[in-house]
Amino acid sequence: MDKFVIEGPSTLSGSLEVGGSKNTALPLMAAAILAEGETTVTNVPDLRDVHTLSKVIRVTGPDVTVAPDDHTVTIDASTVDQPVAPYELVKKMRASFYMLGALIGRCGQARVSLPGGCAWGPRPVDLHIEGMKQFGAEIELDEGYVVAKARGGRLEGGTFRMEPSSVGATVNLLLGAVTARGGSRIENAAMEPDVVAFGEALKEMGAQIDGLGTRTIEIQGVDGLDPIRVRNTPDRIEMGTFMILAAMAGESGKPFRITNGNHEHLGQAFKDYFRGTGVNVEYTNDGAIVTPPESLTPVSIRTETYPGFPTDLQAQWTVMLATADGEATVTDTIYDDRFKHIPELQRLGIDVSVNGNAATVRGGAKIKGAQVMSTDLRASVSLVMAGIVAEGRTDVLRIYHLDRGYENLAEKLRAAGATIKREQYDEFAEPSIQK
Ligand SMILES: CC(=O)N[C@H]1[C@@H](OP(=O)(O)OP(=O)(O)OC[C@H]2O[C@@H](n3ccc(=O)[nH]c3=O)[C@H](O)[C@@H]2O)O[C@H](CO)[C@@H](O)[C@@H]1O
Ligand SMILES: C=C(OP(=O)(O)O)C(=O)O
Repeated sequence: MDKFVIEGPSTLSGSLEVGGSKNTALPLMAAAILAEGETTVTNVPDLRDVHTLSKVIRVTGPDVTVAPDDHTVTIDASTVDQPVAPYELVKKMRASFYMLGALIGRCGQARVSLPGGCAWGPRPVDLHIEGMKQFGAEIELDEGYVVAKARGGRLEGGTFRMEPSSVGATVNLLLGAVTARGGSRIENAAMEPDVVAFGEALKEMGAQIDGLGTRTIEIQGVDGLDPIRVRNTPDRIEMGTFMILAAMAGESGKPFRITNGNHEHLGQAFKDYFRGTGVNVEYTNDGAIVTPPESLTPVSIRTETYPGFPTDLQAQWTVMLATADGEATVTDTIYDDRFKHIPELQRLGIDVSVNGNAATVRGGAKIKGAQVMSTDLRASVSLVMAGIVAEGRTDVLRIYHLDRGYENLAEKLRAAGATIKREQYDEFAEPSIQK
């Protein structure tokens, strides 16, 4: 297994470059299944999730070529003859459940494993299934698999209101509805930029969709979609992560550049909260210039659906609060218990406690290096960020979680001045007793 070894504290300078969005690339790859022929997605990050979804798609028949150096994925979906997504692959990544919509949309049927347990709390898929039923699918569960069949070989369409609003269910229902016989309506749909970019790509493929970026999306089904070449959007969560890191580990008064991003996808709430910390931010055509103040003002946040503060940035914000002067609270309204990183942050000396769906951080405690364990993707990056400002050595174990969402993180951070390296280790080695 791999770990990161970080020697801190480091002051970062220069710039960090944002890669392509994971959460847009995955639905774009699933969309390729709907079109007979070759679809190419560019600006795709070289991430574990991209490779996992490639494998899932290959199982169903298409040829998938991943060119990591070119950041390009090409999917030739001339043949899709195995509408099955097996447990062994789906269990690795929740987004492979997008195969449900993609396979029903293309083949009129699908057998897709339920995604199973997750790194933090329950993440149900009931809305995906209910919505698909409303659009005309007959669904039963069989040995951990969702078995779906469109009556008459093609979905009919219909109306579905989701509560709460769900990114994944919106994507899945769009994938199913674009080739339905009739019209569909998704109410309380997700407005996240990832969903909008994906929906725009479907339109380029010939889908008829209205209302992207609003709470009501209307779809008029078409007979089939055409393959396209499409450029993936920049990763807004990686951009937010780097902005937070620059604010807490950059040199006060010195501008730090974030490049290749799109600040319009950050959402207004993040921008407002971020400015509230006293950081000077200038948004540019391809990112942002962040100038940290002498000391950060602690700002409490609440996660919400877009354009609210993203839940995928709350762990990183928590670490930044540990470097601020004073107390503030991080409340997650999307997930009740996305706090697996908190005990690990406590191991580093951070003064933080959890009460229900809120974590309160009392900034200013001494942060000291230790061994800590990655538990999920954003939890992992928050530990790396804490390691950069901690005194001494921090080992962040099990970084395979991190590889799901951050490409070349150690290389990028080293270039910005962090002392971080990737090392292999043996999880089952005898403990070394330190005297
Ligand atoms: C691959 C991808 O894009 N992942 C993102 C996506 O996950 P994902 O699509 O899984 O998240 P959802 O938007 O579906 O989840 C939002 C809320 O809806 C609930 N829910 C969801 C589906 C369902 O069938 N029933 C139900 O109750 C969830 O438990 C959660 O409380 O959006 C999340 C919320 O912004 C992000 O944290 C993830 O990074
Ligand atoms: C939670 C995330 O991804 P997923 O929904 O794929 O687990 C994430 O990107 O932070």
